[in-house]
Amino acid sequence: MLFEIGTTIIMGGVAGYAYLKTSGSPSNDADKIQRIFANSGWNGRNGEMIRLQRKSKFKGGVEYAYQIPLGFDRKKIEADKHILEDGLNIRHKYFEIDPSELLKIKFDKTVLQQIKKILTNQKIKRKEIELLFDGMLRIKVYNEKMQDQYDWDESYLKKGTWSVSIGNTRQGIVRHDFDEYKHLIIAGASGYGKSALLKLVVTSLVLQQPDNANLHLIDLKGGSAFQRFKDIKQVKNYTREPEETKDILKEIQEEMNKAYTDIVDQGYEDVKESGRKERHFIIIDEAADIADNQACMDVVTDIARRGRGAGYYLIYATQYPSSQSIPQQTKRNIPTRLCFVLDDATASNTALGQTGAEELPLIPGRGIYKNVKSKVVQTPYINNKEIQKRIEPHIVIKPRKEKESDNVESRKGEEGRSNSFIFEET
Ligand SMILES: Nc1ncnc2c1ncn2[C@@H]1O[C@H](COP(=O)(O)OP(=O)(O)OP(=O)(O)O)[C@@H](O)[C@H]1O
Repeated sequence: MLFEIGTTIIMGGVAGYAYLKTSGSPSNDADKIQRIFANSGWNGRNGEMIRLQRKSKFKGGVEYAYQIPLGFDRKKIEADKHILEDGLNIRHKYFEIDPSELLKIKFDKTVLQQIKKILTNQKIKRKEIELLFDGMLRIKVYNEKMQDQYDWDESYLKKGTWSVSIGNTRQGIVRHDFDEYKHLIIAGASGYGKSALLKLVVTSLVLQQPDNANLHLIDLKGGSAFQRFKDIKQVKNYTREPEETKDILKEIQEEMNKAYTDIVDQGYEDVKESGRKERHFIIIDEAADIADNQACMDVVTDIARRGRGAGYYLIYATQYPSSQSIPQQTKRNIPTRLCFVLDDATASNTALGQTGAEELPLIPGRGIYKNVKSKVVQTPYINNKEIQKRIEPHIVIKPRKEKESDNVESRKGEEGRSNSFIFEET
């Protein structure tokens, strides 16, 4: 009896799995899409509906290509993409059962417990979609969700360039080429990958351009993210003090002005044309902490405006995107953004210039990279141990500016700031 029950369940499971594997979906997604569009009022000016022109399979999913009616507002579906995605997943949580698990079942008195365990351990699959407009509306329906983590390895590097891998998509790797797109704004709620991404960018720049990268690290979150980089030779400034930030930014601004004047005086348009190899990166983690300091924000705005020509690039990260933490003029000069999940559509609009970041799944490293177009990416993840290993050869014992307050006793009688050697464990 027990044997018969077990065999029937197993065979049913295997048959179901085989069906899902071959059909890809137990229901008709094209019909569902059409109904979701009708119910959501996504139609043309005179009420015309989208018309399916082509359906084509690709590895991992199906693409539906639609003709779009006149007056169709694509921004509306882009903003409400989640409605389409949720609609395709209604009554449609189907399961991934590994047939080899079923074949491992032992037919003893624990058979039901074993089956229950397999069912509880299985992963629920959820379909994901991507929208593309190229005269037609293309809806790509993926049968499986995107990978939650991509571990960094050397293949992400592009040595000798300023092009840094910042995200994986289903189509491949997305790079931010600092020489082409210059500055970058990063926003996202706490715990979803801003600092991890900044560490990835710093490590990549050091490994790709060890002799030309000049890094100015301003870590206003208490120093946890950039601390490990402070003694590498590429780091020209490191601080975690808001008060010190103003002096550092002023110094950078003066250098930037001088570099730009030299470039222009030599008859070049910008740093790239001048053939200069050096680039400077001003990387601020938690920019909101200097948002009420007008002197700091003036320099930030100036770097965003004029740094591109001189090779001074700003990477500006904040957990609280608002008109105060990202001033309008800074935003205008930094069209490229990377945004992790945010609390609401207002924050998404401020950070990204569009909604969508509030709808991202709660997965660390999942973000929207917006350059000319927006793409959902999963940022590569490099852990601290790997970073340490990679930057170790670049650690040097270097003179570093100290603040008055650092060691009052030992510096009695000295005037102002001084240089001293700091010996740190490497
Ligand atoms: N790309 C990623 N892939 C996988 N896991 C990640 C990724 N990025 C971050 N994480 C995980 O999320 C944790 C939090 O990330 P991170 O410290 O970068 O968040 P944050 O946005 O800087 O948060 P906070 O503003 O609170 O410091 C990391 O310790 C790591 O475990």
